[in-house]
Amino acid sequence: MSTALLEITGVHKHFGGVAALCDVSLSIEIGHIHGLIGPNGAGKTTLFNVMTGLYRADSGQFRLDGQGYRPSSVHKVAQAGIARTFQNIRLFKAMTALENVMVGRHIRTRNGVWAALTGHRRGREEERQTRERAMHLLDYVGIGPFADYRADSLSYGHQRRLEIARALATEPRLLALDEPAAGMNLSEKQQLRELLEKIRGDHRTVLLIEHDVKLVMGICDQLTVLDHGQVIARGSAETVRRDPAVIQAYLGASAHA
Ligand SMILES: Nc1ncnc2c1ncn2[C@@H]1O[C@H](COP(=O)(O)OP(=O)(O)OP(=O)(O)O)[C@@H](O)[C@H]1O
Repeated sequence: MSTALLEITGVHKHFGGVAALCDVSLSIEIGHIHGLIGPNGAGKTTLFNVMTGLYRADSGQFRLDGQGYRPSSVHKVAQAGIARTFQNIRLFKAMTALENVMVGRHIRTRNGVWAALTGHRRGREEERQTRERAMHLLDYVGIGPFADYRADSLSYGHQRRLEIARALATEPRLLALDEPAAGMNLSEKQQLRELLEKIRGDHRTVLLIEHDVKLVMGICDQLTVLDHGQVIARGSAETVRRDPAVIQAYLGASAHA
């Protein structure tokens, strides 16, 4: 029996004359941290955008937990159980950390964000639970003491954690992180690694785009390597690290540095 959470098969995506994705297939096991790596312009973000409904694929099949899904809109994908973060942080800057997470949570509540914001009676109990859960998530990612701080006043590393908390608030089956360590210093990266290990320890599944080879190789259970829109290798860090096509395409520079 397959234990794949996400299965993507034969995805193509062109931008004019550029084949950003060419027959890309990917399978992510439940409970794994799966790394998606490759040099600049390889197609990683395009694949994220296609699987999360931001771009429409030219063709391809998508299955989440054994069920076919059509990534036709960001909202539908979130409801199907995929949450993502972005390469460039996209928080509600003028809202507090807690409010940012609460907004993420409202996708899973009955009355939604408007009932909560307008103070509708039906929404009040739900609002209390949403707040409680959001607070728990801020503690979980390690920024509980900053709950009432405006998002844009947080340090860079804390903003990245806040994005993860907001994504977790949707109770995703798959958490897709686009370069979560970008711009982080060494100690922030170490803390991020510990957080990702905790998330995996709690039986969640993570798809990770990351340029930091040390982080990726150290933490991922499986990797898929893209180059020029095509999958050139897949497997464990050990397998991928030794693959001549990968060394040639991507790791060459650091391997021989
Ligand atoms: N919206 C777009 N319009 C036109 N071309 C695009 C668009 N988005 C991506 N591309 C092209 O598709 C290819 C893949 O880009 P993509 O951003 O997916 O790569 P990437 O692996 O995420 O790169 P990076 O590591 O630099 O973020 C590139 O040639 C890029 O120029």
